Amino acid sequence: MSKARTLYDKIWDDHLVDSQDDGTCLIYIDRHLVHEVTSPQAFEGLRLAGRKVHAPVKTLAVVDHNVPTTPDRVNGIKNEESRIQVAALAQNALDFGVEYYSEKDKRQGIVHIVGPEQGFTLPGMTIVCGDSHTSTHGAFGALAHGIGTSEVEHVLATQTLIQSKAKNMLVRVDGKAPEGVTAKDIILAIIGEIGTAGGTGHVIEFAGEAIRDLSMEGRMTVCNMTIEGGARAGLIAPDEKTFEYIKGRPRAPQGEAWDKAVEYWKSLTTDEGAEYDRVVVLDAANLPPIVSWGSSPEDVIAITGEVPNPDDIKDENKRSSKWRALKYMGLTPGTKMTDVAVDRVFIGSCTNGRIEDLRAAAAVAKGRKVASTVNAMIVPGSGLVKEQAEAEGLDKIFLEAGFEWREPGCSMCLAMNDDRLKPEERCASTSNRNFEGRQGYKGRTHLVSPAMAAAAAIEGHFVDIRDWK
Ligand SMILES: CC(C)[C@H](C(=O)O)[C@@H](O)C(=O)O
Ligand code: SF4
Repeated sequence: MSKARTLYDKIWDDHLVDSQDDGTCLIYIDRHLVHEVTSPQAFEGLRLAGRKVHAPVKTLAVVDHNVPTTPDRVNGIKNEESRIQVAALAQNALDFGVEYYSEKDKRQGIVHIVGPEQGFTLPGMTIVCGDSHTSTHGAFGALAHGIGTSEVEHVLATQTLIQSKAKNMLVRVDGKAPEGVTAKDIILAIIGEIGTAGGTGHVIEFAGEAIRDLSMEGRMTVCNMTIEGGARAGLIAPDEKTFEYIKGRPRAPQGEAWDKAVEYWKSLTTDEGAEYDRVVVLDAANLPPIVSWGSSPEDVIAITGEVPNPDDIKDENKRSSKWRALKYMGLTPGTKMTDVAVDRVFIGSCTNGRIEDLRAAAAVAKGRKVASTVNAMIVPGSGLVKEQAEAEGLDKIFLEAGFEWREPGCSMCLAMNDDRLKPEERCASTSNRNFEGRQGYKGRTHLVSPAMAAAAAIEGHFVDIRDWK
């Protein structure tokens, strides 16, 4: 009998083109997503070498990081740097015959929201993008990870990638998550547990009842932040929910091809008895809603908790780095998280900019008003998410409550466009990174779920969503 294999082993084996004695391997890449930030030099490299894109139909380009999120963007992008970068992608896509969604196309949005939405992301595939949050696509049981610009050029030219095999790690979240505890809280808790280097050298497979219970949107939230736990990629075995999500999407297989695909996808599970190099188990029933307090995604605490005291940390380097984080964040040990006031609220990003996230935020915002001290914005992850939300009347709920309702893009997830924090502004954000300067120079980011962010907007400070009436 052949050796029991993990889901990762299976996808790896199915894509292995060549392997050398030193562990260097060549793998086939099924799908390549491209955005404006990490692709210009890659296309330029092809141009200089007189090469073509090897498989244009397996490549999809979309603008997201630099685009403004105000409606006037259709009249041209004012910021020069952004305008140049967006124009370069449009030109490269045209020159190399790659499908491209511009800011005027309603299919445009954050690359990791667009791929699944179009059925471009499918189970069992290898998917890459010059972007660390490519791990999002692992929610479909696809081996998906970020690559650097020189690798983008390599994949464009050859549809292959040089890789070494990672180790297998299992993160199992048993039991049922309590009311008010979302996919975002689950992944923040996992990162809090394993640390930002916890997954280094591994591909993490997420399993257990609490993961199975998640919608595809929730699973994407979990896999999206796998990279913040240091892992190369995150994976969730596909199931009926996955097939249901994919069925009928523009790029999904149809007819007989669909049946064949589903049959194959059903084989994408870890075999009984397969071994993982590392196993971490969490109990969902014990998880609270979570909020980050520092400048690393591992700096997390229960909403019922207090700002921790770094003096309690034994390791000297870690202690001083956490003191620095607190200073940056303008927080004092012992402060209750529910006493921390916010100036801004950002609901969006490839972590939490999908329809389900907006529904969760709208459920909290309905019939209420954003606090007078808070400036809050909702940025749908794609034009299609925006359209769906508007069809459901969510935009009206948000606008009536005093939230801004924007056009799709990365927006205030990172300070690469006009949406950014001012120095020392404090933000409840549904994004994935709270690094220094991430949302703007000296800006202070607290990572939370969409419902927690919406509730903070209304109360003007963090609140425990479980107490929300
Ligand atoms: C700009 C891009 C390369 C970057 C990434 O790789 O993730 C960005 O998307 C981010 O979230 O920091
Ligand atoms: S939304 Fe944020 S995390 Fe996602 S791709 Fe854009 S910048 Fe990166």
